[in-house]
Formats: sequence, structure tokens, C-alpha cells
Amino acid sequence: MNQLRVSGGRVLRPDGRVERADVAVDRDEGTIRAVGEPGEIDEAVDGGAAETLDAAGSLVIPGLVNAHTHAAMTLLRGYADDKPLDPWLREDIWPAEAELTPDDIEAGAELGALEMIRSGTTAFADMYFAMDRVAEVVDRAGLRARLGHGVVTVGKDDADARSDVEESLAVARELDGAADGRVRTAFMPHSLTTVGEEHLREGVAAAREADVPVHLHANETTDEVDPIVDERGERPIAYAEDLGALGPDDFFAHGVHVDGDEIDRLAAAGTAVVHCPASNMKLASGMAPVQRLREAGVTVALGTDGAASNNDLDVFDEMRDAAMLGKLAADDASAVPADAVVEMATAGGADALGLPGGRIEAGAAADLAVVDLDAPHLTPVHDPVSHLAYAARGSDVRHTVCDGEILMRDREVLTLDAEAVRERAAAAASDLVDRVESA
Ligand SMILES: N[C@@H](CCSC[C@H]1O[C@@H](n2cnc3c(=O)[nH]cnc32)[C@H](O)[C@@H]1O)C(=O)O
Ligand SMILES: [Zn+2]
Repeated sequence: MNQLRVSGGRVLRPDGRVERADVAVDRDEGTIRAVGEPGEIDEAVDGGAAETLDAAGSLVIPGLVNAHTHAAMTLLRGYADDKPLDPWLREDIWPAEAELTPDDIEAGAELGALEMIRSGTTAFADMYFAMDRVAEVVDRAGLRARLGHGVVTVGKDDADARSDVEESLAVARELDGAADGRVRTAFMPHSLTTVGEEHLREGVAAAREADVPVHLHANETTDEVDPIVDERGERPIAYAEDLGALGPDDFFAHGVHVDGDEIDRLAAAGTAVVHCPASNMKLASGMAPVQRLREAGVTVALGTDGAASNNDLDVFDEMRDAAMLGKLAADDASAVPADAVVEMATAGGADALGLPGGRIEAGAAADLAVVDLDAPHLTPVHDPVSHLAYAARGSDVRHTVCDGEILMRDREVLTLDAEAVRERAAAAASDLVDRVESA
């Protein structure tokens, strides 16, 4: 058996306890074989040499899950800031995206993958276009992802709208299982206001037929809620339910402006919410009721959203922001505590996306990150879970492992050429801006 041993560290277990343990990984299967004291593990695991990752002075955690992003938007990082969602999309982002080529998207997604590996993220959900290129990046980078083509039908004639829906369905059918099964897919209408009702109905029905989940932006701003209430006399989550888009495998980004009835519907349906606190603060979208969602039993995950509204893809920042904003939203400093945000960034994310990982236990996918605690800003260590939520940052991650493969060792990314990726993305971004300005 081809083994990997993560040795000498402390391990965050699924119940939130932190214990001194080694992690034995079966690289052929991409799973964790055993977790325990070195002696116990040797009995549980066949003999034979194992490659070792040193975790001394470090904390071994499940690979983080970025459950909502647009990875290629790294090219638009810092391109247009300080505007509300609707004008930001219409005046700045969509015109720039109109100039994006598949090569650009590949370059931007690769930069995003590099950034995610370097900050301990092993799985993500991505809504964008040219998704065949994004799937190739996921394959090369060694990550796991749930990918979908984002559909927008507003402003399009019926033929164009239909072909966008068809494209999203085709991507969902054809890319599922790519990268040795590490790529899964979803049907991804952009939102309930940017896709027309008939197109939503047809697309969701076809997604159900193809047995792929639905992912969309929901209740992000009041501008996304009010028109639905005005036109239909029902709130967005009730509308989603009526469309058949509120299922146990579906997951919605944002869920900022949800009322009690909508929270109950989400909980009853088992539909997950991906909380994106940095994006919600930056675009002044509002404060999601994370504590209430969790108390109602809704699965809550964390997402960075795109790098144009964050402006990075570091899920450690998202944990801290979620805890801070959750307290403010609940007007209660005990709301959304450290262990809750860590759970949202790990098991909650894996569950929301329906991907393996998120837990360090025998039989689980070998997706993990090793966080170096020997740093001034992480000293002393009264409580490692507190540090994960409040003090650690992506740059504290030493090693990243996904599906049993080492993606980063001692901060050197092994699957991508970091300098080449950065240079290619920087060049693509500057060419893009030139084209937008002369368009
Ligand atoms: N096929 C569509 C592309 C949709 S991809 C998903 C879209 O979500 C946009 N986006 C990024 N962040 C947010 C957000 O926070 N809310 C809503 N949309 C966003 C992003 O810029 C991208 O245009 C088209 O032809 O325009
Ligand atoms: Zn988004």
C-alpha cells in the first residue's frame, strides 16, 4: 500500500476535540486509514514505508471548503471596489467579463487554485463560464470541486437565454466525474431575479432529471427579494420551493435577507446556505442570520465569493468574519462561536457541497491541512480552535493534502508552478483591462 503519515502533530477531530495523534493515509484510496498514537496506528495499518509529513508544533485540520466562489474572478481582484451589488455587476463586472476568453478563465482559475492550496482549502464550489477549462485546472491542481456554468437570462432574447440554460445543463452532465471523480457538478442559475421563470422551471426540471444539484445566489440583497415579493406575492425561498429547487442536495449562496418562514423552509428541505460574510460586508448587502439558521438546523457553509468582492480566497478570513458578523447580527457576543465557524468551514462545507472530506477520521477522504502554530500571533495556545477562528491566517498553513496527494509541502506547492501561474494571470488581467477600456 502506498502510504502517507502525517506525524507529530495535534489533530482536530470531528467532535471538536483536539488530541495528540498521527494520521495514516492510504494514498491509493485517497482516504484516512487511521488516526491515533503512533503505536496504535502501526497496529491498525499494514507495515511498509510511508512518506511522512512533519506536523510537529502544528494542528492537523480537515481541508477547508470554500463553498461559493467564482475562482477566475481573481483577475478582477481590486478592479472595481466600493459599490453596491447591482451597479457593481452591471457597470463594472459584467462589461469586463464580456471580454474574458477561455484562456483568461483558465489563468484566473489557476491563480485561484494556487491561492486556495496555499491557504489550506481543498474543495470549492465554482459558478462561472468556460467550466471545461476550470475542470482542467482542478485536475492539475489536485483539488476537489463542484462546478457549474452560471446562467443569466435577463437582457437576452429567448434563443440566447435557452442556450445559456442548455450550456449549464450540458456542463452539469458532461463534467461530472472529471479529474478522477474529484469534479462534481451542479446546475447553476445565477439567481432568481437574473434568470426568468420559464427558464428556471425548465432548467430545474432537467437538473432533477439528470440528478444534479442546483446552486444559485439567493436573498443576497433586498433588491433581490422585493421584486419577487411584488410580482409573486411570495418570498424567494417559497418561489424556489415552487420551482422544485429546494432539495436536500441543493445549496444557495448568501441567504442574507431570509425571514423566519424561509429559514423553516430551508431547514425542512435540507437545503444548505453558503454564508459569504466578507462579500456581504463589502457590498453592504446585509447581515445573514447565521445563528438563527444554525439553530433551526440549516446546514451552513462558508464561501469567499469571488475575489472581486472579498478580495481574497482565504477561508481563515471567512471564519473570522463569520464569527464577528454573526455576533453583530445576533446582537449577542456568544452567537456564532469559534467551534461553529470551524465546523462551517469544514464538515458544513463538505455536507453542503455533497463532497467527501471535512472530517479527520478513519474512512474519510484524506483532505487535510497542517497549520503551523509556532508563530508569534498564535502564541500562547490556550485553545487551538479559537486560533483557527480568530488568529490564524492562510499563510500559517504548512502542508495541504487532497485525496491523499500532497498539494503543498512546507509552503511549496507541488502541483502547480507558482511563479508561472502568477505571471500568466497578471498578464491576462492587464490585457483584459486594456480590451475593456478600448471596447
Ligand atoms: N453566463 C453568465 C455568467 C454567470 S457566472 C456568475 C456570475 O456571478 C457574478 N457574481 C460574482 N459575485 C456575485 C455576487 O456576490 N452576487 C451575484 N453575482 C455575483 C459573477 O461576476 C458572474 O458574472 C453570463 O453570460 O453572464
Ligand atoms: Zn457569488
